[in-house]
Amino acid sequence: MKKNTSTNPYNGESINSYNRDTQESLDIKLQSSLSVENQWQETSIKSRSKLLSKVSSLLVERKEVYGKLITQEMGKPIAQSISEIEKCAWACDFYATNAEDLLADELIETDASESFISYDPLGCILAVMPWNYPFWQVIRFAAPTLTAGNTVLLKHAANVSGCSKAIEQLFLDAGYPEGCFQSIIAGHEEIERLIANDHVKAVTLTGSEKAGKSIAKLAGEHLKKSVLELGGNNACIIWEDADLETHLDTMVMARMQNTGQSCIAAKRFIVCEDIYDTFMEQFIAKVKDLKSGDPMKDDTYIGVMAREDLAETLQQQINDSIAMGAKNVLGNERSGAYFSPTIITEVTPDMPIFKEETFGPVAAIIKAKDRAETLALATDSRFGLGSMLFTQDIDAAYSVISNIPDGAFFVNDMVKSDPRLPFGGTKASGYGRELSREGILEFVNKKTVYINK
Ligand SMILES: O=CCCCC(=O)O
Repeated sequence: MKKNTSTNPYNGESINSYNRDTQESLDIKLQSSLSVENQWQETSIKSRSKLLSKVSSLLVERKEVYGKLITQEMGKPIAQSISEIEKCAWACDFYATNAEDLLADELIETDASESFISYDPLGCILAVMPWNYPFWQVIRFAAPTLTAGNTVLLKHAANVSGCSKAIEQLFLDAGYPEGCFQSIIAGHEEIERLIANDHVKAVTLTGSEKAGKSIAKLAGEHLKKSVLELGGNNACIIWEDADLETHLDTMVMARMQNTGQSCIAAKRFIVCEDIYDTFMEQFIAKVKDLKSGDPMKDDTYIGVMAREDLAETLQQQINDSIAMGAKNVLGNERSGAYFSPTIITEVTPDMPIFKEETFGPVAAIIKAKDRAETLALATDSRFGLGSMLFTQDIDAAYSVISNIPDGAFFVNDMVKSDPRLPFGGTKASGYGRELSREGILEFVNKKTVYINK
């Protein structure tokens, strides 16, 4: 029997191994999802919301246990793992409180005696999820999707199979009926078969551009809806009047959170030349101060990357950029899966660390002559997840909103997700939205009802 093995990237120890699903076991899971479908759809939104509140309390109760599991499987520093679980509880609370309103019939006045939109569940939704926020990425999709009356099959990244199983158990412990939320341990072939299966109605993926294209193609072949949340290459634009004293910590966190392994991290710092030297001096000092170490220790901020090969890829992108003229001012040291916080300057648009997504603790710094050039450089990207701008000139910030072609634009803050706001990208960062009202309406049939009495 094929197995997925979870290995701690910090010390190389094997944590556990998990049997891969076979064709037979997947058929049983599909059958289980099919059997519960009607009952689940007929359960009121209020009752489904109550179950979600229970998930939230269990998350809070078990945050240390789940946090430890995340840290063991993918190397995230423990304090950040626990925050991840708290954020999951927040998203569950948000939907538990608001789902009834968000899914209520929407009356529209027309020539009919009565016309409205009703939001009906689609059925079984397949989710393909990544390892970087192993609980959050799943919960932010599953909380609204289940509460809308769908069932879920989760195919998680192989290195976080323990988290995948723990999330399945969490829903069962909260009282969800068997078959509502199931974890599958599978590879690409099984995903292909599941997308082709009539019972699976739609698919969502958070992951790489390559994986997104492959899932979108399969979903398209079978005329199934897909939502894709892919990579990002967010610009952090720093105008000459930015308040560094107030925002420098945020700028550092924007890049170094989760050891740099976040789609919405600030990857390219585009800095007006009038503030460049001051910014660099303070930014380097702050990044030097970040504490690297054992991810299980409370005061560690930079852990290890989730796998050694990811650290190698990052190093290659940096070294190729250095060979093209970029300057290494800090870090760029690797040891196994550890990559030291790194700052690279004199980065130009033709270099890998400008053009490609860098998934690790490296800040690419670009000096711009003025505000107009910062915007031109920021929008010179195939990706469109988000941009952030630091300035005290709020009128000017409003005036450039329409110049930013991304899914998010944050002024004087880092791009971050919030259950109350939509989250998603444009261009090579994918399509569709998670969270907020937009997220819960992704996997529903928006049915027009037209009644003449
Ligand atoms: O890779 C994407 C990370 C999203 C993290 C977040 O929602 O905060």
